[in-house]
Amino acid sequence: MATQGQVITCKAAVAWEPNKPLAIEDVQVAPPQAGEVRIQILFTALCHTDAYTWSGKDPEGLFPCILGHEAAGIVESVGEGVTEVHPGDHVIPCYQAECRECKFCKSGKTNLCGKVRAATGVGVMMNDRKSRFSINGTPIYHFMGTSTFSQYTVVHDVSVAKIDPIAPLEKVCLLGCGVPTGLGAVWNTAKVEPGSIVAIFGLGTVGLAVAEGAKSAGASRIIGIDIDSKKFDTAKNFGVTEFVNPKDHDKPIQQVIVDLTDGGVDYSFECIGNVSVMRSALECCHKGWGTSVIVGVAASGQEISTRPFQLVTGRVWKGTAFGGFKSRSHVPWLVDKYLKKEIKVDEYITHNLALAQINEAFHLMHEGGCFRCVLKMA
Ligand SMILES: NC(=O)C1=CN([C@@H]2O[C@H](COP(=O)(O)OP(=O)(O)OC[C@H]3O[C@@H](n4cnc5c(N)ncnc54)[C@H](O)[C@@H]3O)[C@@H](O)[C@H]2O)C=CC1
Ligand SMILES: N[C@@H](CCC(=O)N[C@@H](CSC=O)C(=O)NCC(=O)O)C(=O)O
Ligand SMILES: [Zn+2]
Ligand SMILES: [Zn+2]
Repeated sequence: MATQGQVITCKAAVAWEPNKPLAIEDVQVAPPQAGEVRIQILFTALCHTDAYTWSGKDPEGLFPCILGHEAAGIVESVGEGVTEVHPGDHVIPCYQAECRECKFCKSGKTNLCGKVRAATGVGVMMNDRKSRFSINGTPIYHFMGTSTFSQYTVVHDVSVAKIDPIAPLEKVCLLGCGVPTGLGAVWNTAKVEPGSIVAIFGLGTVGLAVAEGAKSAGASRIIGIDIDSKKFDTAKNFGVTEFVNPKDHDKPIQQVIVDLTDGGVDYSFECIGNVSVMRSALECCHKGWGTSVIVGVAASGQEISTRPFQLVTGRVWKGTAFGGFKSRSHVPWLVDKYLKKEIKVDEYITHNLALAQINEAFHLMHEGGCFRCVLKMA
């Protein structure tokens, strides 16, 4: 292949500083080293976590960087020792790695992987603790080990899921983050049982995927809570059966939900990233067994609180990363489920734009009518 072993110059959206518009730049992407994979990204979606890091509120946010972590593409070349993917393979980069060898992977208790996390948290590759991105010699940090707002990216081999090549990449790119997170929060983290009453705080893509997961798990009532009532129409199509807008009530929202459900819900999910809502989500759970799952990502310096009595009396507080899915094993499985029409994906995509329109895409994301916006990279 002509580009193998060569530096590739391509377009990427660079975040030079927090909140400053992303700049489309010519970026040099170095060849993959041992254990690395260079991917041509064909489609990427935007997730609110990209906006969070761009805002400067992420303690791991480093600038300049290339954001993006919900994408799909084709392997361009692989470094020494890479055996599980080959040039031409269709893949989804995974911000949560799965090495199958580390203490975390072998524990059987978590989907978190420890192999490359220390490097991805500081924007570099594990081999030489350096970035593969540069602009005229200035290094540009990686982000979440994925950096998909670039036409080419380099990732660790433990962070690549090989998928069925018949899957449409412009759709299944969503299986890199938001949709699996919501489905997995229900199926893997909470393990919702048939007949359960579920409350979902925040009806963005993640909250809608929680609703879809809860419906398929046989929940009897799925209560959607959002301050934007326009979300309710779409949410019905994902399984939400009742809607509550906290702005329509004088009482604390947890009291509203407790009153509606004869003492509280069996499971609640916080899909916003607001620590005060996290407290409400815990406290609307039923005494004795109600479980609340934190999905939303809250800014640096934010902390959760509640009366310990809430836990003493049997409520359980949990969190989930990537819905508890083991990335390399489960992403291909999710793609197959999509191909069999067992899970929705297309329905979350409200906008399609080009890489050059990425700043417009971020503006859209903050408007109520946008769930996922997919960018075509070339
Ligand atoms: N734990 C994980 O692995 C992952 C976490 N996330 C996080 O999940 C969160 C949700 O992501 P998206 O669905 O993409 O976001 P989104 O912004 O599309 O959805 C959030 C929803 O919450 C609503 N909302 C805001 N404040 C509210 C309040 N006080 N009460 C009720 N509703 C309120 C908004 O109107 C919106 O509909 C983000 O914090 C994101 O960073 C995303 C992916 C993976
Ligand atoms: N750097 C952030 C971490 C935010 C965070 O919790 N990220 C989620 C994924 S959010 C995807 O859109 C996650 O998987 N966390 C586990 C991990 O290993 O990072 C911060 O410090 O706030
Ligand atoms: Zn995400
Ligand atoms: Zn591991």
